[in-house]
Amino acid sequence: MTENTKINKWMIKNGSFAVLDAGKPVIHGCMVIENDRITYIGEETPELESGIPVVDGTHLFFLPGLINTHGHAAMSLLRGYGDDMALQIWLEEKMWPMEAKFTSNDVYRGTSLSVLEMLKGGTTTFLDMYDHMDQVAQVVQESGIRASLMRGVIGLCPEDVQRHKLNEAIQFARDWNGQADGRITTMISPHAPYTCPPDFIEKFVQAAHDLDLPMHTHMSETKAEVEQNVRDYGLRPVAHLEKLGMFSRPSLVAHAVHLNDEEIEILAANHVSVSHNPGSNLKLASGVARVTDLLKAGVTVSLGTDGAASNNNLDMFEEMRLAALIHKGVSGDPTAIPAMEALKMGTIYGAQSIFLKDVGTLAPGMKADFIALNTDQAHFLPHTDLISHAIYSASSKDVEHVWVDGKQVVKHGACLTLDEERIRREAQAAFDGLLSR
Ligand SMILES: N[C@@H](CCSC[C@H]1O[C@@H](n2cnc3c(=O)[nH]cnc32)[C@H](O)[C@@H]1O)C(=O)O
Ligand SMILES: [Zn+2]
Repeated sequence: MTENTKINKWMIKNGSFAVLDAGKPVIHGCMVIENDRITYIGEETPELESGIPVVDGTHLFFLPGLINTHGHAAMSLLRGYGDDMALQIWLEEKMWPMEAKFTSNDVYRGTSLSVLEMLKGGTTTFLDMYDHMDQVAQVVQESGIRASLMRGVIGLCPEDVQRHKLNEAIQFARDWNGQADGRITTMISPHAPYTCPPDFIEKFVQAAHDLDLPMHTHMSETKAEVEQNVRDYGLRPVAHLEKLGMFSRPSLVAHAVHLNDEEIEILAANHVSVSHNPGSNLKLASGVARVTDLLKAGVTVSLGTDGAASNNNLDMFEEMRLAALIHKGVSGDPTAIPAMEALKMGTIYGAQSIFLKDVGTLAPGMKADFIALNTDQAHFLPHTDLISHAIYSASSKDVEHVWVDGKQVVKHGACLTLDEERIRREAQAAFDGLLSR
């Protein structure tokens, strides 16, 4: 075989592309892809060898794939099971009793359902904190999606069980980092300061150092949790985690709703990123995170859906729109989180949050993780500002095509890598099984 036949090279012509440059956020032109990478993007049509396949991008708006930086994919099995409740009651009375019954097969089925929804909705990378993580990794392998995976651990259990869970988390992180052609990366993840005693969190910090991996946790989601932290440990969660050494590792915290000025400074000084989950925070009435203040302080803020049981979908377009709207509403400032900033939160800031350097933008050298919206629809006209339309008018239903790592995984709205009918059927069967056990 010659070099040429080994390279899968193709081009998109006549498309609109979100390059997110401040001067010119959208260009009309061409993109060239070689295997898993973008090699050219620009207004000029490059001279290419003859016979290179060309895809017509007319009426398509190409965006970097969306990056969901916090969630529990298998929880889609509990969608609609426990709505309209406060976090602690929802967890203790609804989620944890059902999750205790989850088998590996349930996690496989729930995760498949979520990955199907995410891919079809334009999410090309997701973070998942759960257990039975080998099943989640399996779904990532099969579906072609990219993921940052971690065995989340709740430490409200006897010491031998704690040790067992920690070992599982370490083993998973070690075995799966870099798998699925590099689409899987891993992190170390105690569930939250209110579910893991301090000395237990320190063991995770040590493991993250040993494995040279980043860390992730839930933090300061509710006011009650912050008060409990002060009562039990004499510190608010940010200072508490800093003291336990967590921020000596590259870290991402989910929610970070209840922060004071000093805590924002500590997060910024330690380069801790925040996964903002507006849909979940609204639904559980946890509060509204200080996103504009965080961004102003230089903190990287990305977006997450959280699990489908507290959202109740995995639509990252909805999260971007919510982020753009809520912070205008609560600040009284209509210039807060403009469309472009919301899109960056859903893409490039997402990549930075989970420590991926080569996804999140459309540029030469980046991984070919991108999506195409069909703009030839009533709610996208006229074509005044496509970035604005992507944030204020679009939904996941507008996603026409999706590519991850250079491979097409969604074509004309249908998933090419997963058996949609089987996944829907097995998800319902899994829930019925959980109810009957
Ligand atoms: N079952 C595991 C822990 C799984 S980590 C994921 C956990 O996060 C929980 N979870 C989901 N959403 C939220 C949230 O918004 N805040 C806190 N916990 C959540 C979820 O119910 C699940 O138990 C163990 O044995 O240690
Ligand atoms: Zn969560």
